[in-house]
Amino acid sequence: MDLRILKQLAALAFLAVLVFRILHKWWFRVKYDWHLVPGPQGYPLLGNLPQTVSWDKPRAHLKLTEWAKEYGKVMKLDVPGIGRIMYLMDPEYIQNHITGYGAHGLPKDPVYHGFRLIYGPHGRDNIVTTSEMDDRWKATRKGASKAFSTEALKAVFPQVLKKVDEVAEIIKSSAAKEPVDIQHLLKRFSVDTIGLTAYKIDFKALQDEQCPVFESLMYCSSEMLASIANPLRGIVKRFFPMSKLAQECNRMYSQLHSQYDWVLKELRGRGEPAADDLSIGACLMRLKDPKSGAPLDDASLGSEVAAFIQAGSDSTSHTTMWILFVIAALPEVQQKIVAEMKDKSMFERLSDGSIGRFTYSDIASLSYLTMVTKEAMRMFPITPLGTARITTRDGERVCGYRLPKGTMISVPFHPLYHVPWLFEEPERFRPERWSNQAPQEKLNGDESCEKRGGAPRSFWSFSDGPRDCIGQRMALMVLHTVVAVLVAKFEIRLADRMGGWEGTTARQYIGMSLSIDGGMWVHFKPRGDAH
Ligand code: HEM
Repeated sequence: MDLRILKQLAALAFLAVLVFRILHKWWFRVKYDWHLVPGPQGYPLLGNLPQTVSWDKPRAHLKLTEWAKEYGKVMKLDVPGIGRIMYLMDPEYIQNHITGYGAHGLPKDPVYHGFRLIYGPHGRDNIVTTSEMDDRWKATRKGASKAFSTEALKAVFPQVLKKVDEVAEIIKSSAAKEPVDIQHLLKRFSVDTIGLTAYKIDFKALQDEQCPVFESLMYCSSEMLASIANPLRGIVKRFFPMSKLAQECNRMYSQLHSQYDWVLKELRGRGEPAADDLSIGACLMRLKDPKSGAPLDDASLGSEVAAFIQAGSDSTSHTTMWILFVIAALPEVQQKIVAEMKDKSMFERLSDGSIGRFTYSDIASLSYLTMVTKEAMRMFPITPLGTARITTRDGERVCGYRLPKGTMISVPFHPLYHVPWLFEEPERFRPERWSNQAPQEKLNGDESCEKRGGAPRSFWSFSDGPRDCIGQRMALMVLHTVVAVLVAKFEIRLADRMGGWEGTTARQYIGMSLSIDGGMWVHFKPRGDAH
């Protein structure tokens, strides 16, 4: 074909695309209110990706918080690879329409499906990833919730104590004047603890540097999050299978899946669980498919088993790390915890190393520690980007705006906790701001709408509504036990190399949970004044 005609055809095609885009933009503006939602200006084609993306250590939560302070309670971003995202910083709206009570919540965004591979090779949904609150989710949620009753928690409490004591021994045996990286240590602790409490399996991650469950879980979790935050990673893995990144990913995912297979075989090998066994493993083994009434097949059960290991480990370890950071950095907070424990004669009982001489109820009675926990979880929410839902109807109104079907509605915890219209002096650590609740209610993490007299929620770290964290009572029990035991046995001080409060917080980034680049280094000095 003649070059002139080719040029004319190309110009015509370009013009057609241009006209189509202009018409589409006009139609979109008429049909929806997306252009009215405030938010930072993005780039042509790339949207807000260049402002939020990073290859290695994502810190998008800090940028979001900055923007939230500028744009207010509702804000939008356009991120190619994820789509249109509306961020809500309005507690009342979130409670009533998004995470919702009863049947009012929106379904989870399919972004969670990106997690499926971490739960097994078959890509089966589980309690964490499923979008809808369907019969299958309801049956799992109901069956598994027995594992978090007070009776069940009391039953696993000695196992938790055993592991905490192991941590204390490791700290004691480390070189006297050297600081300890508690980020590393607590990650290992929490993998062991979830193995023991949920499945009665000691993964021995605390003892074994090369523990295969630990190694692969940590790698795959951070890789999965990094790939969601940066869609370029997914492109590299898909189109360059021989790249170092793709090959390492394949190796680690198959290691992780074979470890889950092993856990499942262990559980199956034990046969029918005893009627009084309320462990997570036993509760999952009793689950039936609501459609067929048959027990779950290996792929489905394996995915649920993996979901509890993944959901229950990194979250607990990083929350504990941030609480210990606060205690190590702020001596007056540490002194108050010591005073509270002494007041309840717990300090003496714990510090002499005798496991078994304090109880679940002792832990539940620590009001000041609970306030410290909540304040640390507010300032350093381990899932800083919060939770994500999706609109299901075209033109669905959210906060008054008509939105296209499939818009992600995000409830971002870091901005929610740091905006001045919700928290006075949000950058100051003030545990007393949580002092208006009864201790037991605080330990349970139970702030149900009814108990708050209909007032909007102010503590979101375990999310809200029917899809809130099923494991929150266990998490609080575990992390309070670690903190209580370590405070009783050691004086805790932040290592100089961390650069104090500012130096440390400047190194936060989003791993699977909110992490610290380079580790969290802390000095532990055995207490001489214990008795
Ligand atoms: C301090 C520790 C923990 C924190 C901060 C935490 C936080 C959360 C949050 C925010 C959600 C909602 C996720 C979303 O909607 O995107 C969630 C869900 C969940 N968590 Fe936790 N979690 C913790 C510990 C645990 C533990 C120890 C377990 C189990 C042993 C657990 C099991 C789960 C499960 C299964 C879900 C999904 C529930 C559903 O969708 O029905 N979590 N958690």
